[in-house]
Amino acid sequence: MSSLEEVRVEIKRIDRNIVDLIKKRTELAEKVLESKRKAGLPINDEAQNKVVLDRAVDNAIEFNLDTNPVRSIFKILIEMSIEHQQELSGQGKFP
Ligand SMILES: C=C(O[C@@H]1C=C(C(=O)O)C=C[C@H]1O)C(=O)O
Repeated sequence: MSSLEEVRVEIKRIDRNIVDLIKKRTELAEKVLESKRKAGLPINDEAQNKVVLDRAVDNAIEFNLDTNPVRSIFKILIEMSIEHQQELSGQGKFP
């Protein structure tokens, strides 16, 4: 195998792990939703969104990565979590 192919195999493995982690993160939203239901809290929590985004930026700095794309990725992850919670609670976008 050429070194290009080897690196692509490693990228493929990491990409699968990323999707696995996204799935796990999204599933945790189900537990969060249950707690929110009991406490009568809204699905979208702006204060917590800020905590998550600030933490993502801090982690990006620690790992010497460009903060803007990392922040954008986490905004998408938060949107996915909110949409998943809305679907579970019958407030999904689609009937
Ligand atoms: C998962 C939660 O629900 C929403 C999604 C969040 C996230 O994906 O990190 C953060 C806050 C909420 O808007 C939560 O409240 O913790």
